[in-house]
Amino acid sequence: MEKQVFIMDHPLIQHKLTYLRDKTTGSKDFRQLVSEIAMLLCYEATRDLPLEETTVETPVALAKTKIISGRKLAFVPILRAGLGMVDGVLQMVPAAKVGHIGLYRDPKTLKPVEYYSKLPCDIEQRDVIVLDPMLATGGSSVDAITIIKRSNPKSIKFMCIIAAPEGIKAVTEAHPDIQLYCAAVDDHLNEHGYIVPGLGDAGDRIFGTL
Ligand SMILES: O=P(O)(O)OC[C@H]1O[C@H](OP(=O)(O)OP(=O)(O)O)[C@H](O)[C@@H]1O
Ligand SMILES: O=c1cc[nH]c(=O)[nH]1
Ligand SMILES: [Mg+2]
Repeated sequence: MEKQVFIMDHPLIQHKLTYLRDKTTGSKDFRQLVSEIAMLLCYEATRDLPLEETTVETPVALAKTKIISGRKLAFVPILRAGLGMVDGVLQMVPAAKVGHIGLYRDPKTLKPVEYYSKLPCDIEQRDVIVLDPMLATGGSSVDAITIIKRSNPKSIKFMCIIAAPEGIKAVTEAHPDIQLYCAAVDDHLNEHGYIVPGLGDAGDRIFGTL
């Protein structure tokens, strides 16, 4: 069976994650760290992009070399916190299109509430990478993936920074065809559905709305 969950424990990611978790890290540095970690996760999540042969003339000779072959990507951040990852991934793949899914988690029921959806019009020709720093109960990501699947993209991957075991179980059970990339799997969820130890509310820390 194809591997479904990829934990990216590269030293650069783990180092940046330590500062991201620190409650004394302010919004400016938090945003920068989210963006940098997203860039590094993107490097791994795009490892299977197909290449084709090409030739370029260097100052010295003709070089047989490779370029990414006609594969089109779309990034879809889950609002709001997923927006923090967009800059970083676009630095890696500047030609990608960007869709948006607006979901917030009801603090009482912990169920996601949809409020916005706008996807690239040619999404059927694209491989989609969904972005959200936090995978807690999994409700938001399961719903976001379900919404995106209705538009028939070529494939979907999900990229997060911190996942709870409960969220990984929910996504892999609801969407066994989706590959999931994350930087860390934490211990558990607390009674308010927050990841422990986690980093708190990612959206609030990115946008300074604590
Ligand atoms: O796995 P779940 O239990 O669904 O929780 C994860 C969701 O919660 C957070 O969003 P939040 O509802 O705080 O919205 P925000 O990004 O606007 O702050 C986070 O960014 C995820 O989207
Ligand atoms: O720990 C959590 C759980 C859900 N959403 C967050 O931003 N943080
Ligand atoms: Mg939030």
